[in-house]
Amino acid sequence: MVQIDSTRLPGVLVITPRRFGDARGFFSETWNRKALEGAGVTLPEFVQDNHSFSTAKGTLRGLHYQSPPHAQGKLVRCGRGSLLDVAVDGRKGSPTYGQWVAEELSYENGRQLWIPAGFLHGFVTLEPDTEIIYKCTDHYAPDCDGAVRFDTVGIDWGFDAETAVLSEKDAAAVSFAEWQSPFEWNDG
Ligand SMILES: Cc1cn([C@H]2C[C@H](O)[C@@H](COP(=O)(O)OP(=O)(O)O[C@H]3O[C@H](C)C(=O)[C@H](O)[C@H]3O)O2)c(=O)[nH]c1=O
Repeated sequence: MVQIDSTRLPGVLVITPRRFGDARGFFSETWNRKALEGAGVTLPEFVQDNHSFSTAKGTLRGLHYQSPPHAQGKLVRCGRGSLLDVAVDGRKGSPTYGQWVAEELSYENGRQLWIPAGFLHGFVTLEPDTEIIYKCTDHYAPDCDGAVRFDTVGIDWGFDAETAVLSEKDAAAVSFAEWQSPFEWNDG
């Protein structure tokens, strides 16, 4: 019922729920804890769902995080259109600190990306009118909200960063080199 693929970043997973197609279209269980645990994956409890819509291709939101005690793990999927979803290891002491992984999530491919707490998250839309829907393991905590400039990690976003549609917050974010990570790596 669900396919799990690892990525080059330990802990970050691609999760692809099964789609049941018929003459009407398709049905898919987009979140099923029991099915995931049957596939050997146990995720933390989710407490908040988010949904954002971006009108322009090349809209880039990120790289974002919430500091402890409200760090968020996120299970991300694309409800309409397509996007390149990116996770960056932000945990001090991690063997993969500063390393990143990017996965194309789309309405068509139905893929989801699991991004644990301690990782920065961002995405760029690959077509107009793209919707992202994601489950979070902690509630919104504006005082813990943080951002790192998207073009300071060495991520291949697949487009000219100068043309990105950004919020003022994201345009003014600190570089990864200057960032003071609030996350510690603890194995396990
Ligand atoms: C994140 C969030 C925002 N808001 C309010 C605060 C602002 O008035 C408005 C837009 O917020 P922001 O510009 O931070 O939205 P994004 O740029 O899409 O940020 C998100 O995008 C990246 C990719 C993420 O992973 C995070 O969930 C989040 O940082 O929504 C809320 O009320 N609750 C929330 O959980």
